[in-house]
Parts: sequence; C-alpha cells; structure tokens
Amino acid sequence: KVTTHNDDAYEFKMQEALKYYSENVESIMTSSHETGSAQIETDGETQLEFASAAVDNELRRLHLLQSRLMPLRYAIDAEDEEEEEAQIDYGDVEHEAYIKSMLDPDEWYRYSYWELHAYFSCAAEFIKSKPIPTNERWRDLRDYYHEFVKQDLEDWPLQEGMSPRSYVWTNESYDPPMEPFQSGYKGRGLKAARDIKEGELVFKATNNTIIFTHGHTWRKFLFALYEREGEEEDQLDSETTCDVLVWSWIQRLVPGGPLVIVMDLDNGSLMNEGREDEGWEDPNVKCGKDNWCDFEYYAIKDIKKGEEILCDYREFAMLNAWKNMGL
Ligand SMILES: C[S@@+](CC[C@H](N)C(=O)[O-])C[C@H]1O[C@@H](n2cnc3c(N)ncnc32)[C@H](O)[C@@H]1O
Repeated sequence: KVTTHNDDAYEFKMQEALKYYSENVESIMTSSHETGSAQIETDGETQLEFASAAVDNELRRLHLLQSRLMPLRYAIDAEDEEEEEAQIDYGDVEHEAYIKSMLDPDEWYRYSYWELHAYFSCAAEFIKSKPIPTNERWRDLRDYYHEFVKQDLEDWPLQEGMSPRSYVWTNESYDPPMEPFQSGYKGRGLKAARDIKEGELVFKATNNTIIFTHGHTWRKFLFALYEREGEEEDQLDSETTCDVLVWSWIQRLVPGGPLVIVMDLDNGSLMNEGREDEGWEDPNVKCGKDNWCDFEYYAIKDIKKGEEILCDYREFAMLNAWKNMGL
C-alpha cells in the first residue's frame, strides 16, 4: 500500500467512492451490457467521476515514484554483466515519454532530477550517437553559461552575505594529456594522447569547471539551454540539455562541507567510468591523492598512448544526492 496523502477529506471521499464503486459495479456492468449505456443516478455518477480522477491521480504518483526508483534499478542491473548493455532500450524511451506526458509544464520549478531527465527526453537522446564537441562548441557553451549567470543575478540579485549560487572554479587553465574519441556503447570518451606514468596529473578542474551551490540554479540553467533560441525557430535543444544533465555530478567542496553540483564545460566531461568490479574495465585514474577528491585526477598505473582513461565515479560523485540539492 502506497500512502501519498495526509488529507483526511480526500481519503474519506476516496473510500466512499470506492465503496460505492464496489457495491454498484456489477449492476452497472450488467445494465450497460443490457441497454448499451449505464444507468447511474446523479449522485453515484459524481462519486464515480471522483473515484476515476483519484485513481488517475494515484497512478500518476506511482509513475513518478517509479521514475525516482529508476537509478536504483540501474544499479541493480549493472551488477549483472549480461544486462549492462540492455540498460538503455526503447522501453525506457517509451516509459520516459509517458512520465513526460504526466508532468505539468507550469510546475517546472519543482521537477526532480528524474523528472527533468524525462521532460528533456534524455532516454531518447542517449540511444543516439553524438558528435564530439568542437572547441568552438565548448566555448559557445561557456559563453552561454556566463550570459545565464548575468541574467540570473538580474532576476534574483545576491543580498549581502549571500554566497554565489554558481561560479567558475578557478582562473587557471590546464591542457590535459588526453583526447576525445568515440568509445562504442559508452558514447564519447577520452584516451591518452601520450604515454602517461603512474602518479602523473591527468586532469584537474579549471576555469571551465562550473560549481552550482543551488539545485534550482542548475535546473534554471538546463531550462535556459533547452529553450535557447537556435538556428531553427522554436527548436528545443534536448541534445545539449541532456548532455549537460549527464555531465553534472554532486560532490562536497571540502570534507564535511556543503554539497555542490559540478560540471566541466570542456572535454573533461567525456571521461567514462571504470570500476574494479566484474563486468567493468579497470579504472586507471583516481581523483585526489589520498581519500579526498580535490578536483585533481592522477594516474594510478602507467597508461599507454591510445588507452581509454577511466575513473570510478563513486569515489567522488554522490550519485543519489540529487534530492539533497532539492532535485
Ligand atoms: C560524464 S559522461 C561521460 C561522457 C559520455 N560518454 C558522453 O558521450 O557524453 C557519463 C555518461 O557516460 C556514459 N558512460 C560512462 N561510463 C560508461 C560505461 N563504463 N559504460 C557505459 N556507459 C558509460 C553513461 O551514459 C554516463 O551517464
């Protein structure tokens, strides 16, 4: 039994309506069978209408619940090597289209991570093969981010003492020894541009790394990207929005510090995942030198030129913390 309401009046009405339904359903079906139309007295009709709307409402909630359980299902599936590739299939696309049809566009500011995933049709996006972003493309995205921040601050100015809702990690730039490539079922990935020695710095957060301290600002950024005017009029940009959604992760800025959403608007976002578990390729890069990810990634073994660079996301990203960011 899933209880989603605390509203006693609603519960009572629902029970009455269901009682009415269970007492009358047989006769209604019989009369409808005999005469071709149901003969229901006015009051009963109202009750039935209410029951039908309430059941519809409960179904909607169940579907939303199901969408929130999706990450859990993936985690369970991923334990089974055979099923790993079957994670993204047309079933997910159809399921997501259904979730989307249930979302109220006026309530966009409340959407959770998985509701956003559905609203932007990301399951459908992720079965497509996507091009490697060019340097111009990355620059355009970063420029757009800066425009967004200006607009956001105009919409909701920072009061004194408020910490910024989003900012860029550092002024520094860094040219990592990696290059992007198409990595089969994993989508785009990164490979070593030269031989890399164990212990070498492979990647670090730079002036392209964006930090969101508020989940809602991140949500607004996704909507801004989605609705950004494109070459074609009224064209919504699922491709970019879903990329940015999946390139974002949550971590703590400092031990015991606040949770933030992080994203790299450069090739760093294309680093795929490896795990020291069955069914996965081993990681060859680790974030941080000890047990703390300080946004610097080091080689944990010698890496040959051309080998894919992989890290275990679980070491730094909090995969189930979207709710804690209000998403
Ligand atoms: C940070 S992005 C990496 C870049 C991504 N491949 C792309 O083309 O945009 C993380 C996403 O890449 C995919 N991915 C990463 N590692 C993977 C793996 N080992 N197997 C399958 N997909 C993977 C998943 O879709 C994941 O959500």
